[in-house]
Amino acid sequence: MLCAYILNTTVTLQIWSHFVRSKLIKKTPNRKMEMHRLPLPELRDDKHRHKQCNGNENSNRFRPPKYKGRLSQGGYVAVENNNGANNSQSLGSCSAHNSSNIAHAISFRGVEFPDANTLPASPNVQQDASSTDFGDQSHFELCFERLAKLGEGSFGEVFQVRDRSDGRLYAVKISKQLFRGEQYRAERLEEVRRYEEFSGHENCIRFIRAWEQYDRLYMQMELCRESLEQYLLRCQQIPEERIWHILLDLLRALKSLHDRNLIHLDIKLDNVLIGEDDETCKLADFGLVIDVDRANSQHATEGDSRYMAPEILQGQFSKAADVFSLGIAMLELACYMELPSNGPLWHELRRGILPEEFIDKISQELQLVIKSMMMPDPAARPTTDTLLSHPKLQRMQENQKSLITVSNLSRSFRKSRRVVYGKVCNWKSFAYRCLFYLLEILHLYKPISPSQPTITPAPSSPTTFLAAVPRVEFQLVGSTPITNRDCYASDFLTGDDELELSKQETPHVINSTPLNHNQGKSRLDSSRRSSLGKTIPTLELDSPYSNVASLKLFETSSFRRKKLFVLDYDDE
Ligand SMILES: Nc1ncnc2c1ncn2[C@@H]1O[C@H](COP(=O)(O)OP(=O)(O)OP(=O)(O)O)[C@@H](O)[C@H]1O
Ligand SMILES: [Mg+2]
Repeated sequence: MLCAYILNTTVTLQIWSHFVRSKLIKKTPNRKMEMHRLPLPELRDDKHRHKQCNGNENSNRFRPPKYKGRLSQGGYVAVENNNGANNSQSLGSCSAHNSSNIAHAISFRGVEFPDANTLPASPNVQQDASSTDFGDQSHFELCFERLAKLGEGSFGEVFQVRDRSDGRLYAVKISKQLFRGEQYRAERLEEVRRYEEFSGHENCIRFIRAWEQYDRLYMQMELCRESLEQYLLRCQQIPEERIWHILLDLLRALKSLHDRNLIHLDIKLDNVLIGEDDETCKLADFGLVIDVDRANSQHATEGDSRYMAPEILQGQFSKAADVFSLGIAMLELACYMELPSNGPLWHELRRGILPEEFIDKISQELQLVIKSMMMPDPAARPTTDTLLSHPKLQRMQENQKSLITVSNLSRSFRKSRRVVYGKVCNWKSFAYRCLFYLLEILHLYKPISPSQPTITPAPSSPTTFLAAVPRVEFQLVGSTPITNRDCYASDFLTGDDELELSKQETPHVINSTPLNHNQGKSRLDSSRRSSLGKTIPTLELDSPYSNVASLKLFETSSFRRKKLFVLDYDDE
C-alpha cells in the first residue's frame, strides 16, 4: 500500500515537473535560442528569430526549393532587403510570413558594398508589394535560368545559370543539405565570408552574391570553364610548362590566404577552376577554410583524404598542410597518377616515397619542388613565399610582369591610335573642304547655289521639252492648300496665288523620284514619269517654262511640308 502511494506520488510529481518545464520553455523561446545562436552576418535582419516563435509552425521549413524551369508571370519576388529596413521590428515579434521562405541576402562585405546586401528583383516578374502570394518559386528560380549541372561536392551542387537580369552566365552553388541548426548554418555562411574576402584576387573565384532561402544557401559566382580535375581527364598529358604556370597561380592564391593566417584545408584538383576566358587557375571552395589561430580546435575539418597531409591525422592543422596538398595535387597533375585515398601507397606517399615509374616522367627541377612540398615533416616543407622565390617561378613572374607591361602598352597604343585616327579623319575632311574652297576661289569649281538659279536652255521642240520636264520643289511656308480638286502649280504662280508663293523666294528644283503611292493622282503614265526622273536642274520664272499653261501637281506631301510639282506641258 505504502509502495503504491509512493509510486503514485512520484508519477504525479514527474507529470507536474514536466508540465511546468514545458510551460517555462514555451514562455522563453528566444532566450533559449539565443544561448545556441552563433554570430549572424552583420547585415542580416531578425527574420530567423521571428520564425522561431511563430506559433504556426513553419510547414515549409524543411521543404526543399522547387526547381522549375518556367516563370509564372505575376508571381511574387521573394526578395528582401537586408539593409536594416526591417530592423525596426522588435526581436520578439512574429513575422507575418515564414522568414525561411523569403530570400535574404548574405554578405560580410560591409557598407562599402551596398549592392551585396540587396538582392536584385527578377526583371521578368512584376513586383507587387501588396501581394502576399509568395508562390512556390524561390529567388533562384525567379532570377535565374538553370542551364546545366556543373559539378557536385559533399556540400553543394553547382549549376550553370543565366541571370535573367543581365543575360550573363554564372555558376550558382546550392547547399545540398538544409540548415540543420544555427551551428551548421554559421559554418555554411563562413564560406560566403571567405569567398567574398578573396573575390578580388586574380587567382581566386570571383564572387557575386549569396542568399539563403528555404534553409539553403545559394552562392552566385563567376562561371569557370572546368575544374583542374576535368582538365586533367581531358588532356591526360599536360606539358610541364603548363604545370609550372598552374603551380604559380595556386601558390599566389595560397599565399594570399596564408598571409591572412587562413588555411584552405581542401586543396585538390576538383577545387581549382580554370577561368572561362583564359588559362588562369582559380582557387575555389572555401568551405573548410579556418583561421590558423583556431586550428586544432573542433572547428577544423579535414578535407579529401587523397590530398590530406599526414599530420592532419594527429589533429595538426597548419599552413604546411596546404603546401602538402598542393604538392600531391601537382604530382597527380604532372604524372597523371591516380591518388589513393588509403592503403599502403597512401602511407608511402606520406613517407616521402614517390613511385619511380610516375615521378621519372617529369624534370628533376619539378621533382625536387614536389618532393619538398610533400616532406613528411610539416616544419621541413617550404612556405608559399619560399616556393614563390624558386628561380624558375621567379623567372616566370618576371616574364608575366613584362608581358603585362607589354599588353598594357599595346592596349594604350591601340587606344591612342583610335583617337589619332579619329582626328586624322577630321583632318582629311578638313583638307577636302579647303581644296574645294580653293577651287571655288580659282573659279575652277562652281557649286550649284540654290539661291542663284541658272538659266536653263530652252528646249528646241515641245517633244524634247516634254522629255525634260522638270520637277519643282516649293518650300511651302504656310499650310499646304490641299483640296479635293486637282491642283495646278499655275494657281500658285499667277495672280490667283492665295498664298502669294510667287512672291516668295524662287523655288528650287530637286531631283526627286516620284512617289509610287501617288500614282492614282498623277496624270502621267509611268513611262513619262520615268523620263521625268531626268529633270532639268533649275527653273527660272521668266524662262520659256513660265509659259506653261499649267503646272500639274504631281506629288503632295503635307507631312514634309514640301510639294513636288511637275511642269506639265499643255498641248492645247
Ligand atoms: N564557379 C564555377 N564554375 C564552374 N564549375 C564550378 C564552379 N564552382 C564549382 N564548380 C564545379 O562544381 C564542383 C563542386 O563545387 P564545390 O567544390 O564548390 O562543391 P563542394 O560541395 O564544396 O565540394 P567539396 O566536396 O570539395 O567540398 C567543382 O568541383 C567544380 O567542378
Ligand atoms: Mg569542392
